[in-house]
Amino acid sequence: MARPPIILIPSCSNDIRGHASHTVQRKYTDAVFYGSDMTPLLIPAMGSALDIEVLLGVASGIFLSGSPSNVGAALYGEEVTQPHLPQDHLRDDVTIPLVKAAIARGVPILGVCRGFQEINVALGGSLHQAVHDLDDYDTHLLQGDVTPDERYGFSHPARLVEGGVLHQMLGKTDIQVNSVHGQGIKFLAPSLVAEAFAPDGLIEAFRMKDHPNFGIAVQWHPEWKMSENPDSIAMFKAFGQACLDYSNTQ
Ligand SMILES: N[C@@H](CCC(=O)NCCCC(=O)O)C(=O)O
Repeated sequence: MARPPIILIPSCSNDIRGHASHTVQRKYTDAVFYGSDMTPLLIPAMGSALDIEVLLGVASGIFLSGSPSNVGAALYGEEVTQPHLPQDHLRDDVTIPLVKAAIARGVPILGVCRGFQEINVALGGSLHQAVHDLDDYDTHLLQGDVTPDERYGFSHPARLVEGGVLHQMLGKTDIQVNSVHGQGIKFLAPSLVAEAFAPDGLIEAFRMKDHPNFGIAVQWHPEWKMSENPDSIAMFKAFGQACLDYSNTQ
């Protein structure tokens, strides 16, 4: 019997007016619901207290969202160099084991921004903690007080790797992407294959080569106004189809 069409979305841990809370921005649940035609189910940010295998037992897919918080630097063997920025160990302690277990089971995964970064870390890669402080790279984050439309508007081109999964999915090698991140990939994990690059050479997308089904992540935000961007529509649709195919094999 097929699994229910459920895509798990790990929450962030946030303080809301003094109350510890689990949060996921609506743009992510909406993109999964309307773009992938699947039911989003939020996983609480309860760290290692959660049983990952129980969660995977009901999942047809995993969506890893962006977040203002940074992935814990200790997870890739570094000290935190940006201590003024938020971290979220409760989310890390869910997502890092979840990524490895989902790949082992073949559960489709789509990652965005922080989600992209945490997949790389989960699989043994590392991050630049402040891309904008490095001479070799452009700034990938609009500083200052800007509107959401300005912050999530197109920022730079991305070149998709010829013959890659994203190239085949979108039918072209050159797209425009938004950019809302201070961190970026330093060392790509051995089991990941770059799928797109920014003009400065920063990796903008990868696929998980050990994933038997769908394992894609991007540094940009395809969920932002998804229905207005044909590339984003294609990505969420392909993810939804992969989740459906997976659920029908279970
Ligand atoms: N903190 C990391 C991850 C960046 C990220 O996910 N940005 C999105 C912010 C809010 C959202 O739209 O979910 C970094 O700075 O690289």
